[in-house]
Amino acid sequence: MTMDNTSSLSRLDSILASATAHPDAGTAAEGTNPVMGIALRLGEALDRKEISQTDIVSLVQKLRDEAFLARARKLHRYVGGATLEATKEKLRNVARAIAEACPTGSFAEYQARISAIQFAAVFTAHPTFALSNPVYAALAESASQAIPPQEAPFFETHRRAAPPTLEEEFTLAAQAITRARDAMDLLATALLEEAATRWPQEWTSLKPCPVIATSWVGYDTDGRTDIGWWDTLRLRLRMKLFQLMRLESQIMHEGLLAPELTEKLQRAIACVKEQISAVPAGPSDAQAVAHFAKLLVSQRNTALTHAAELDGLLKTAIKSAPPSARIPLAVARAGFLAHGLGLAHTHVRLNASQIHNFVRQKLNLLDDPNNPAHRRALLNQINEALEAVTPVPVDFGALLSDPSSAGRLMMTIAQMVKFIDSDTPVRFLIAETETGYTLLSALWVASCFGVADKIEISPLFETEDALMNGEHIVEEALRSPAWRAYIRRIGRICFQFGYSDSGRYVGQLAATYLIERLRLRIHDLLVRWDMQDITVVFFDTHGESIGRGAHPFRMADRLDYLSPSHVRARFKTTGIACREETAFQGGDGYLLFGTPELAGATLATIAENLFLPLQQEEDPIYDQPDFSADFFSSISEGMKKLVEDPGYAALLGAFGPSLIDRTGSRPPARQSAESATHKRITHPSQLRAIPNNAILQQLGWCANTLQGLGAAVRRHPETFETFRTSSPRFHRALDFAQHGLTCSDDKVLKSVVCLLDPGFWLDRATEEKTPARRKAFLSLMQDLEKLDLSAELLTMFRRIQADHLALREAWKHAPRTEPQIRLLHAIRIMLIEQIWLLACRVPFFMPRGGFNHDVMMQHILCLDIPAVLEELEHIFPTSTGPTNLDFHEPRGPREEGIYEREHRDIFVPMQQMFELIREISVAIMHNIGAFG
Ligand SMILES: C=C(OP(=O)(O)O)C(=O)O
Repeated sequence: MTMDNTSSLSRLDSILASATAHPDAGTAAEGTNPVMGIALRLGEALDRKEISQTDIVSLVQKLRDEAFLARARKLHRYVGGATLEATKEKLRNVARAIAEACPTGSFAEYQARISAIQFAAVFTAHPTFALSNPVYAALAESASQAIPPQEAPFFETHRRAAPPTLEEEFTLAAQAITRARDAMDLLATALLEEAATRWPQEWTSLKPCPVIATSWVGYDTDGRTDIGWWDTLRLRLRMKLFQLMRLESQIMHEGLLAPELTEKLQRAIACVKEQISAVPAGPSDAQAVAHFAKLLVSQRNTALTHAAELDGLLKTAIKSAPPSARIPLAVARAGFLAHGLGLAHTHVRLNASQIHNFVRQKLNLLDDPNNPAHRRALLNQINEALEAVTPVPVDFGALLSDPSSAGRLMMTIAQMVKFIDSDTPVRFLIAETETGYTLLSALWVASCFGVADKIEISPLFETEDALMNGEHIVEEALRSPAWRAYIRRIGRICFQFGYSDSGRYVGQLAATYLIERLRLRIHDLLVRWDMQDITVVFFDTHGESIGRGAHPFRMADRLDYLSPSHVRARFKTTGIACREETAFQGGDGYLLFGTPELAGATLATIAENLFLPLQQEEDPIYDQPDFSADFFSSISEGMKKLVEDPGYAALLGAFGPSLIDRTGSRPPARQSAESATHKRITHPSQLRAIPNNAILQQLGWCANTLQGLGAAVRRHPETFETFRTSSPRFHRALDFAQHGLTCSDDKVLKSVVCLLDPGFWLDRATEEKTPARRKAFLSLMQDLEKLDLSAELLTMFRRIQADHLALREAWKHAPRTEPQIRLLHAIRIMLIEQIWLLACRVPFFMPRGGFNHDVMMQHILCLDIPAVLEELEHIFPTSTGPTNLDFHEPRGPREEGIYEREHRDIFVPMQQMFELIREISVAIMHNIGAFG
């Protein structure tokens, strides 16, 4: 009997209420686990039809929408409120403070302070595009209101219909970058207005550019093989087009008559449009490539390759403009010159192994660079090669014929430099750098293709080895005269730190410590090598969330966290200039630039961080380096042991990957021969950091933020408590754990482990009165035995639980999971149970291809539901073909509605429950504030 709507809702309420009132009550199968308790009671009520699937859907939507609203409020607070007036006021204060801090109040000092790039906002397409575009837009809109709304806009689902393509990611990035550029213009306006009142004669010569935008969308090819050089060039040309069009519209907006400037711009725009439409679709059509080459070469001058070519005309335009248009034009000029011929600067990336492969081939260097025993010989050889290298010409024919990723990427840069923008340096990031040999090899490749002085080679330190030994890597490179000469010529030395990868191997808190230590060691190295006149660029790639390195509570804290005042002070003492770069990653990161209000507020926070005097320079944590070293190495030890624990890979690889949608065009595993052959992961390194962390969040345990903390705290309970309250640096790091604990729940993790434990199903079978259900429980038990994860999972759980207990013992008021997060997990556990029970009702079928009952159950236990349903659709078809045709005989009975019952009672509900499982994932993401 189906109950009416009111009584089913009150039944639902009473289950939820009893779960809260008696959190520890339960049957033997439930144990004392309230999460499992709610899940089982909900499941029973659903079975008895006391509640309906529609009730569950409504409950999930309600919880999801509440989480959406909370996320909008958090975003609003994160940037410190979001009104344009407040932003402008903050920026005016920043400009005034800069002018007042110039010791003799001279124009030259002011100019010097605002003319160097000090910060870059780097827009990356990390796959965190978890929400549909309208939901992201609604979130940003809600967060931008002076008072965020009380009611969430209704969307049937918050999920995307499909993962974004590279093209869509590029569009979203370009929109976010445009808003970032508008916000940078607000900063430039404030700086120029301040200067105009103080130095009315001189201000027009200023080109303020303390903050710039950079992008790697379309240019990051680390671990992915789907981006061709033609894609990179097409997207880079589009960035050029946006930049030219931006300048054109800024000039038009001021109603300026500058015919020569406008004409030059319009001719360049027309050329670039033509070039974009001629970009080949791939390498196979050599004629198309040759045609594209012809356009690039013949239109090189008209399409412009130096932004500075327009500077003379821009200056004249500013001078002859009416007073009200002069500042807006000066702002447009500053933004244009700072960014060169692109809406944003360009970062490309590839993996260290790709550089090694290229050099091994070309120079016949056969030793393994990762083997320290071969290192010295290899370093000598590459240094000799660097002395002898002479550039070869690059044309599209060479690009077409090169089979190596490194060769193609370097030649693509050579073409960018020749035909798109000859002045703006291109950052060349090398993932997983673990030796100085990699840097010298990259320099050799760049020299070979004639672009050494146009690129900024940067190691990415992200592996444990690199974090521990980073300074040796840098020193190996600095010992090379060719490397030192290169650094001096370009005037910069660049580093990238990957917070997400570092954090998942050594723990997020320990990674922070190791990265800070490495920054200080790099400083000391530069002093030792007498390179204080070189600008250091530190680029932090970090996700938006707790487990990937962006501070969870405030933008201002995020900047202090990434660039600690202690390190800044050290650089200031020796006069080494330091530029910070920070990633805004994928859908989640673009939210901070999701509306003009949010972009303005984000930018104002960056400007305040750069220019307002540091509030607090003293921090007691630095007086006890032994404590820090020991505390963070305990965390790192704990996390490393967990990473090597087979139960951890089992946890990540069981049904975790099925809980999340694919959230970007980048594959969830680094593309390589090895990743192609493994079905279920056997080590976390087979996943990339974002899915790794997203799965942990969905399983209710942010291990990469929490593991090892208990052991560390147990070793230093008193010092921990002292620094927790007295050290801003330590406190900021603990904020990650604080947030991690509000969305981690050992009872949820235990429920997941239980679900995968055959013993749990045996217990349930023992208690069960109904024969059909008992049979289903027993059959699930047998299928789980075959999956064979349970013993390892239980060991891993004990490791996590023991560490967690130690943490709770020492940190009495450590936060606990929010009840609504726990409830979402409980509903999902119930849905998983229901799906598994439905699977037990699939009738016998003959194997089809390799798909038989056993295979089906293994897939279902891993929640690979879409693939299973696709197979079952073939095995149990619903229609049998064109039955209304005339077959020239008396009509026989038609098997209509064949397998309808299976579809109605098993497959359709299974599909709906699976969709709901993923909707819950979005609701959990809203609660956490990010994906991954
Ligand atoms: C650099 C990183 O990201 P990824 O390598 O996943 O792009 C990181 O943050 O670790």
